Amino acid sequence: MAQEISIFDTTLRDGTQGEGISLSAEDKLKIAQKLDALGVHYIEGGNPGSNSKDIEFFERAKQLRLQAKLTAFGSTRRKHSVAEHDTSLLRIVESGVPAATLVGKSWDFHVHTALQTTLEENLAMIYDSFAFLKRNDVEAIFDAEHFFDGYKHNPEYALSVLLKAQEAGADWLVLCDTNGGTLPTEIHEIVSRVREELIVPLGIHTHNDCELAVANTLAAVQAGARQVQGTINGYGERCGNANLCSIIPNLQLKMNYACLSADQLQSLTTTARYISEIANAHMPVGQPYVGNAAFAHKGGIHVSAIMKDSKTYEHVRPELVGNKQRILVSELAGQSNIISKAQELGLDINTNNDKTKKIMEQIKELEHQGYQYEGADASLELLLRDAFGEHKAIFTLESFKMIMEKAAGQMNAEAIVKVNVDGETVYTAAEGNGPVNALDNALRKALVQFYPKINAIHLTDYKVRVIDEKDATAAKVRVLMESTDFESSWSTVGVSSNVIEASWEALVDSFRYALLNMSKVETAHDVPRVRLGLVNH
Ligand SMILES: CC(=O)SCCNC(=O)CCNC(=O)[C@H](O)C(C)(C)COP(=O)(O)OP(=O)(O)OC[C@H]1O[C@@H](n2cnc3c(N)ncnc32)[C@H](O)[C@@H]1OP(=O)(O)O
Ligand SMILES: CC(=O)C(=O)O
Repeated sequence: MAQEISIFDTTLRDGTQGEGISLSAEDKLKIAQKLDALGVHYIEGGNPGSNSKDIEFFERAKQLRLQAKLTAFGSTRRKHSVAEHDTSLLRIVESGVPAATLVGKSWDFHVHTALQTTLEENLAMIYDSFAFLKRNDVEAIFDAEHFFDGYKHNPEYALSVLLKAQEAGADWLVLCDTNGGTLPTEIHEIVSRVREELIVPLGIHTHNDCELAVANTLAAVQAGARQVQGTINGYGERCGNANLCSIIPNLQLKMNYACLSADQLQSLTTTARYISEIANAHMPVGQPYVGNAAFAHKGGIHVSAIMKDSKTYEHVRPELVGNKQRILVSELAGQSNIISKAQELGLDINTNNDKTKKIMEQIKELEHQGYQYEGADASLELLLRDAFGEHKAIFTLESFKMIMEKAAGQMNAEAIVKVNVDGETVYTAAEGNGPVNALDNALRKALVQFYPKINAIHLTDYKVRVIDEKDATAAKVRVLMESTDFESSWSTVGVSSNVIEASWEALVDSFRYALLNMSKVETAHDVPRVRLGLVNH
């Protein structure tokens, strides 16, 4: 029977102490529900003694009926006061939560310097505060701040702090590596020693200042800690907290501890991505387990082996954490990358045939010119479909013209586009707040009469990258565009020494890709040979 580990999520409290992370009460409610579905055991919702947003969150969270224990955070009572009158403690009890975490000092240096009080008064603050929580029937978790630094400088005092919380009735004693400077070997040794002296179960809370938060958490669990505190995607103060998205699969898949059910573990990737969206914090593609590139294979040698057995380059099956394998096609590709991608698209391909080699050479040549297909899946698909004769000539460009004007202090752009749709020439013109927007509007206007659904498509990201900086303003640029129709999103690429032409290429690929799955609507039977789109001014 696997040993159970209690997962304590503090994304909504310590996570929001990370730079750039700010969540409304509404955001917090959404995230709490997602964490609950993931199956974490505790959700630390915030600090009701700190701000009214967190008070509102705890009030509204009462309607959520969470399976997880909702936990409020605060600190031990202020020095020389009484717990019954301490605002932070009163707010916690008023919030109606079943569990609370109190941070308290365990490093003598902090007692003297930050609290500016005596070691005895700090022990009294801890005792009074935990006794108060227990009198109010609240499960009480002690976050022993700076425990490892404290233990290294004054082990007797650091231990006496834990014993005091235990004496007052604390249910968990959580050892914190608050400054994130401790090494895994030290964590293991200190947790092992301290565990011998206590009855109450231990937890671990680490920060990532030495990029060791995950390793330190695992070391603490191996030494006997039974609660793990951390955040989704590692958000948190300074360099962040321990990342639960790495800790949970490491504990469960590699160390045989029980954290979540197998089904819940499969929702880890969507949970991580959902929370990054709400927090408006970009997720690194290479984030272990849940990142977009965590199981992406690019090198030809890797892909060739992966196709024989994915264990050759994957440490676990991506499906176990809800992620998936991806094959990237780039200048580093061998035939295996192309074959695998073509098979994924349902294209008929045979190993080692001349066509595969030709496509590979074509891609390498295009990448040499500055195109980049690993970040432009839709352009790559069009390229492969064209090469396999699955070309769908939906429209062709005859010409486009751009007019840029600065008048009355304002920049205006107008695009005139001439395209051919199934033998019909269509002219349109449209304005935009910039040249790309004007081109987008004009092309869309030319196509919408044949493909009305095209209006649902919009651009979500647009990036320009200079390819050969040494040529300064004459340099080639690569434009990467991301588009969506609300159900899916796709990326396209264009390259030119003219930024408008590069944008046009990426824009055309985006529309061509969207139109692959749209059927053409026949308009009036007396369609003229040349249509004039409406011109907006
Ligand atoms: C390791 C951690 O992550 S702990 C959590 C840190 N998170 C936060 O601080 C976010 C929420 N904090 C807040 O909203 C505010 O800091 C509050 C409401 C808690 C306090 O605000 P203020 O009363 O204005 O105090 P301020 O933030 O300036 O200073 C902190 C005070 O708490 C005291 N304090 C710090 N830790 C503790 C503790 N464990 N127990 C009791 N008092 C403490 C400090 O000594 C200081 O008191 P002082 O003003 O008498 O010197
Ligand atoms: C409690 C806490 O967040 C810390 O010590 O880092």
